[in-house]
Amino acid sequence: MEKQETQPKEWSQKSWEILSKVRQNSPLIQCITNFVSMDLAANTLLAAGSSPAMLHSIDEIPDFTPQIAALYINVGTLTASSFPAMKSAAEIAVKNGKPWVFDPVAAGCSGFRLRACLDLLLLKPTVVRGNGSEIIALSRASFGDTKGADSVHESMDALEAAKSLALRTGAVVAVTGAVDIVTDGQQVIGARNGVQMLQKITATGCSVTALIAAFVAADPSHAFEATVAALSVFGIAGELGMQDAKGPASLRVNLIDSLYGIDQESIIQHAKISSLS
Ligand SMILES: Nc1ncnc2c1ncn2[C@@H]1O[C@H](COP(=O)(O)OP(=O)(O)OP(=O)(O)O)[C@@H](O)[C@H]1O
Ligand SMILES: Cc1ncsc1CCO
Ligand SMILES: [Mg+2]
Repeated sequence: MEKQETQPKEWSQKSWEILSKVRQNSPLIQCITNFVSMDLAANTLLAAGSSPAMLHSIDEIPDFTPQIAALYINVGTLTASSFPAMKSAAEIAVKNGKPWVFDPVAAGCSGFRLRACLDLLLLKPTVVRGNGSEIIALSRASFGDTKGADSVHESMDALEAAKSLALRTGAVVAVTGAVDIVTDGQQVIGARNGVQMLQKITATGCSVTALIAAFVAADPSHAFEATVAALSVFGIAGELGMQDAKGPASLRVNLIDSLYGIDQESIIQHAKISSLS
């Protein structure tokens, strides 16, 4: 039987329902993330109603990872010594049936980083979220065409790369930018929420990936829908936060406040989610 597509109006309702589940269940999210994003990612998860734990020692992963609702791995400040803990956590998450979400920061910067990301992809992430350059680097398994943690590509430039990465890995793949794209290799959904100023705050990408982990934890059998919902809700929080922001620093504060206070009416009114298939 053909999979029934969620219609545009239903997407906003679904987004609200998944956020409500996050608020009700407060899923525990283990984050192994970079030093830059620790604060914003943890505060994003708390504002949305989930419970972050930035535990990254390989020594406590065997005890702790089986207790979590979802795992978030981000390679932003990757080193040879931090990599084994990421692999171990992903392996234990998979073994325990926990979803895990991957942010391949700056995947195309170096051979070392690219190989590490390709290794992690073999451990079957539930969702991969990157900017355009990161998803293109992973899909082509090549490095060089990027600018550190920032993208030199529009998200739409990475559409075919995202589809083929999704088909190759079995993950839901999300690419952020002016249009946030989500694909499983067949279906493609675009979420047009957010403001350009979000790019002027470091780690907003890392934080929206953390939020995806919380949404997937709240609705693990609908990882695709949860990914779309997290991207749209974060983008709407950015739009609301921008209304009285003076620049990136006040937007950063307002973003967290807006995410904390967002209600059903704001989501239904502002969500811009549609099929790009
Ligand atoms: N041109 C844009 N218009 C509106 N929103 C945008 C635009 N570019 C990015 N965003 C939003 O900014 C957030 C971060 O996305 P971005 O693609 O900048 O991530 P990133 O490059 O991985 O960031 P970082 O590595 O600093 O965490 C997302 O919510 C995305 O939707
Ligand atoms: C700026 C930066 N450098 C490594 S990780 C990071 C945070 C945004 O990805
Ligand atoms: Mg990033």
